[in-house]
Amino acid sequence: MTTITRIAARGEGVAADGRHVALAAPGDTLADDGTLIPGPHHIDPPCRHYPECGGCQLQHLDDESWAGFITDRIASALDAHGLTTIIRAPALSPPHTRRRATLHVEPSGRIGFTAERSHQIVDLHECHVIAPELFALVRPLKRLLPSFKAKRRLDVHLTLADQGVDVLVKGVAPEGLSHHDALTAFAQAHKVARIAFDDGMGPETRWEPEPVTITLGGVAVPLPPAAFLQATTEGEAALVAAVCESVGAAKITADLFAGLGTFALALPGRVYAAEGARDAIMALKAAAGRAQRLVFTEHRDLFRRPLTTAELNRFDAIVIDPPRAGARDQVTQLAAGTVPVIAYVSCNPSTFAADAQRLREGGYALDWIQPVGQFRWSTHVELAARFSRSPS
Ligand SMILES: C[S@@+](CC[C@H](N)C(=O)[O-])C[C@H]1O[C@@H](n2cnc3c(N)ncnc32)[C@H](O)[C@@H]1O
Repeated sequence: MTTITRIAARGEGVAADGRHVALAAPGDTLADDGTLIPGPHHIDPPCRHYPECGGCQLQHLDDESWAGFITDRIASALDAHGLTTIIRAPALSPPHTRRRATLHVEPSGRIGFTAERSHQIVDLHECHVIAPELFALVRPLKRLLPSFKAKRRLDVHLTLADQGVDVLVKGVAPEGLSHHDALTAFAQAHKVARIAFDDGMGPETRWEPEPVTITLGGVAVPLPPAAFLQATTEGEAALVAAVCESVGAAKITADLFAGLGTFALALPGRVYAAEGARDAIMALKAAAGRAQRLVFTEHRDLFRRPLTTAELNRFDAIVIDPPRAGARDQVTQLAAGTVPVIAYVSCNPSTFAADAQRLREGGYALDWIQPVGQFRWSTHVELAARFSRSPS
């Protein structure tokens, strides 16, 4: 008999004797005959598609264990680089709040996420993570999309914008009057904010009765189809609060990997925002200009052309929110500089920890980490961290 003590990075339970056990929660007991006896943190998964659907890996955990998993994941990534810090209580997004999702649709009409560790699609009859507005389109899309006679699987990106749901279908383009009529009827009946198709040549909008926006920091920003957005408004609020707390009263801040301006539009003082996606940075520029915010934008590839140490040293604070790969070259420039405060937002504890080590070697202290669980019941972990250095 052995007890499950923690959850591994991919979601299996780990027993005290080191065995990995699928679908086990901390506190469960593994009997000698292999039977798993549920403990106090093991709950009945709310969704009928669990564990087949690949959207969730941890629905059998209560929130206390899920939060423990998030904290452990960050602590062990730091430990691999010899780092420790204060890890605050994770900010967990509630069920039914995910505002963007990518579903797959087969020519047969089967629609959903791919199954865990397979390419099969689980036909979605319920979902406890995505916002109800997104789920409401699943059955209608199942009826509409097969009528376009695509020969292969389609990807459908759904985003909850200010005006309603923004839909981008990749892999087909409707042709002719009957497709057009079906599309218009679908969009009107379900009050869709926009529907665009991308058959390999970039998104082409077919329905957008009024310009689609997403409000960030009180500013309505034009939303390019399938642009990056934090996954839930609760997750966004937790990250924005941690970033604003980190930078304090900075008079001039650089927001690197700025996207549509989630942080740039929430920060005090003047902001320089750099981003590699042209449509996103143009949207931020237009919105900030209209709202008369002091945000100066630059379209810049920060992997090829990171800000140099001399450029960085002009700022009171830096916000950096790179993709999963981290930002090795940009962080190397930062580590050699004198900026007093860095707010680092990450969606990958492993690359974050490697970058944190570079900053520590450059003389920065890692003050604290705010974990954020905005991909409920998944093994995906996000965080915001504060680094500071004393004036030399
Ligand atoms: C995790 S998102 C963060 C966006 C934004 N900070 C937010 O919270 O909405 C990472 C951003 O990095 C951008 N990005 C990816 N590679 C880049 C590169 N090489 N140079 C500059 N930006 C890049 C992406 O387009 C995306 O907007």
